[in-house]
Amino acid sequence: MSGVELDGVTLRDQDATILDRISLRLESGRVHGVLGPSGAGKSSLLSLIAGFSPATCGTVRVGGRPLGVGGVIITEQVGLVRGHLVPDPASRVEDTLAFTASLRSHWCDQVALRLLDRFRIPLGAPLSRLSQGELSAVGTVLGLAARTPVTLLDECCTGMDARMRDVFLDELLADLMVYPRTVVIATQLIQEVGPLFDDVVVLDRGRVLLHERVGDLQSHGTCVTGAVEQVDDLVRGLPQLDERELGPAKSVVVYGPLSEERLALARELGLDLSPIGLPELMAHLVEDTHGPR
Ligand SMILES: Nc1ncnc2c1ncn2[C@@H]1O[C@H](COP(=O)(O)OP(=O)(O)OP(=O)(O)O)[C@@H](O)[C@H]1O
Repeated sequence: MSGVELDGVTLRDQDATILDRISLRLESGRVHGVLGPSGAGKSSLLSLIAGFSPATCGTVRVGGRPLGVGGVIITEQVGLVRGHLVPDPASRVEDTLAFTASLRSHWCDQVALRLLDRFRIPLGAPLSRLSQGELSAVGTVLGLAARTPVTLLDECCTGMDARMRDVFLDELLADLMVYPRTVVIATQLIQEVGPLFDDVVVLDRGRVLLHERVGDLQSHGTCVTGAVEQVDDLVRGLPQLDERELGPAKSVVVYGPLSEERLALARELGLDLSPIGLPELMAHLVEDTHGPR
């Protein structure tokens, strides 16, 4: 299995710095979520790992080997699927499958056919007649059936309805059990796709804002609710992600583990503490493009 390592990677295009000194270790065999506001650099990061955009400086390694000449053979090792698959009007679903299969040495026909069946997309359908959700579904079929050791999925659920997204999540998890690999998913659909993630990378303006295991992140978000003054006393000095006031009551979402002293103070003040769900925590982090206040 292959992990991905980026060391001091910068990507520039003329005057624009798209990715700025990124260092990341994406461990093998895990599902990594890449989040961030529009323009944060998510697609650029995935293109870079897929070898489509060479780094201006820094190194990218897959399975310990550098991308490019004398290094990783990209078509064998890394596959990138984008939600905005551009249909070739002349081709049908089966042609696209056959073409991708010819490039990918780990291709599995059974996976492709089962997924198409669950998505209710006929093999003979011309790509030009598919809806956006169906095109995205075909993209995920190609991405999962290719079984590349590093699978990159960029907004792969664009336009899919809830049933299609469930099929995708279900099939990805099932296939990872029998054929583990490193999966990197860039998405804005945190609520829908978030449950898949083992690790989360949050990007903002081409930089890594946060990179954590989901289990660690979950212990970081607490919603403190109670009387306004008492909530203010408890959260003073803590990074705050969200704040709501309703008459005499207030709720504040704080970021970071609460110390024993704060927990004791919360009990003393009769405040209610509840962990916030991962999608909610990630949504707060992503909304706040400067990270926790
Ligand atoms: N070739 C390029 N030349 C100049 N700027 C670019 C180029 N490609 C991307 N950018 C800029 O880099 C930034 C990151 O773009 P990118 O598409 O990676 O963001 P993203 O996080 O995937 O956004 P979204 O969620 O909207 O898809 C954007 O501001 C974009 O305009």
